[in-house]
Amino acid sequence: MSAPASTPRGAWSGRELEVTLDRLAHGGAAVGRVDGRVVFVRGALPGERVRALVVDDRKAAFCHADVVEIVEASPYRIDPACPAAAAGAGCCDLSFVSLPHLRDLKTEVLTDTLARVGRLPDVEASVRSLIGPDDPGAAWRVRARLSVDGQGYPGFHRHHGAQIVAEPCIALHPAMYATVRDQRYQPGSDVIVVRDTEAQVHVVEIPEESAPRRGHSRATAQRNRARSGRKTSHLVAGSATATFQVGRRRWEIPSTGFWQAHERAPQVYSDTIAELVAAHRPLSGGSTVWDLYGGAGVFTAGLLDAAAAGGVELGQMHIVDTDSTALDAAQTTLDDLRVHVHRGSAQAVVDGLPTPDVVVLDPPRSGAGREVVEAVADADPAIIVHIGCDVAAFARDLGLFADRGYRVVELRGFDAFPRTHHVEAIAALVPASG
Ligand SMILES: C[S@@+](CC[C@H](N)C(=O)[O-])C[C@H]1O[C@@H](n2cnc3c(N)ncnc32)[C@H](O)[C@@H]1O
Repeated sequence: MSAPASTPRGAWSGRELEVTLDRLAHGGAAVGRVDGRVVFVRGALPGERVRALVVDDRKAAFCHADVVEIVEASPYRIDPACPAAAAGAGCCDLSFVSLPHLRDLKTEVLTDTLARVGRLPDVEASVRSLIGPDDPGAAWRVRARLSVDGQGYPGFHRHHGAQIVAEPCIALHPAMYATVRDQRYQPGSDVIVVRDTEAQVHVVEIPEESAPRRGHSRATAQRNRARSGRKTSHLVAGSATATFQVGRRRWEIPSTGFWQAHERAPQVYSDTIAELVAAHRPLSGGSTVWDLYGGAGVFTAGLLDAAAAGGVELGQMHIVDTDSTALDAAQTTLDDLRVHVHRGSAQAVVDGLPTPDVVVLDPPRSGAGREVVEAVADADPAIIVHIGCDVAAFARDLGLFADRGYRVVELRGFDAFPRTHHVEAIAALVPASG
């Protein structure tokens, strides 16, 4: 198909293009060009030639398309490993790629995004498994939020669609499905399923909220709520709290509360943070630590225990989070007079904290943003450890830190969401002048 680069928006909608893909983009689509125009193709891999249907053509410079036929397949293409994704669910969007190759592609995406978004072309990064060479890329998820279809079965949403796919997702442990499938749920509700360190499965049903879900009108949402007669979340199986162990410590977390999705993530991230600090600005007696977006304080515990193991007595540790239930769990588990918890947004709280030596930040997907980055840099810590689960927001934050005089000394990427396009990354930054 041929069209000039000045093709009006929408002109390619519904058309089939034949395109060769040359790289993976942040977000999981492969990128190619047709007549000078960028095409993002979902379901394709770099090196492949495919026929693809244009599904979104609202921008002048690029359009989005879905694969309809593989003309020349990549040697790294495999049969989709995830039954739900094979049936169209948006869960494991890259389950048709061999796991080691997908990690290489994620390394390229991370490096490229650091250069383009963060203006950090010289930072080296590689994405590694959280488990090791035998990582099966299966049953890694300890926590998932499913949606309930019209027949009362839970599943994942079709990619960009309202329809729910009830096939099992490879990321969930079979015991999670066995428990969650034991019940029928109210159509339109969501179901949270958690498998904790003691292999207990907890299931909580959350009725459709006043804001209707994708594909439902406000009237449908109201009808579903009225039919169920339930307006608040309720426990379906297990208990209201889940038990998680990291190192020698245990946490009691509300079954609907935040916990890292990958079973190995809390331990690996906690160890990584302690290792990065030890390698680049070792802790000394009396050091003050900020753990921003700290949740239940897993990273504070890791630093506290690593310091104690090295015979170092830390000073004050400040955990900041908006979630009071997570902070309650932090206080119960840490039970140490040097640990202070602060409920509120990082933006609002940091100005009132004592000067830090170490700052750890683990913001949600949207990243920390300029205001928090500037407040942290102004506090002049010897080392900052920044954790991000969205490479674009993460790269933007690192770029903002660079503008304020901090340079990345080490960066590690983790395949914390195997068979998806998602990546987790942890960077250590120190003052450029030092
Ligand atoms: C990615 S989680 C990290 C939690 C914790 N570090 C862990 O690993 O368990 C992000 C955390 O940020 C909290 N949060 C979201 N927005 C926030 C804000 N503006 N200020 C402080 N905390 C916030 C959430 O409640 C959540 O606990």
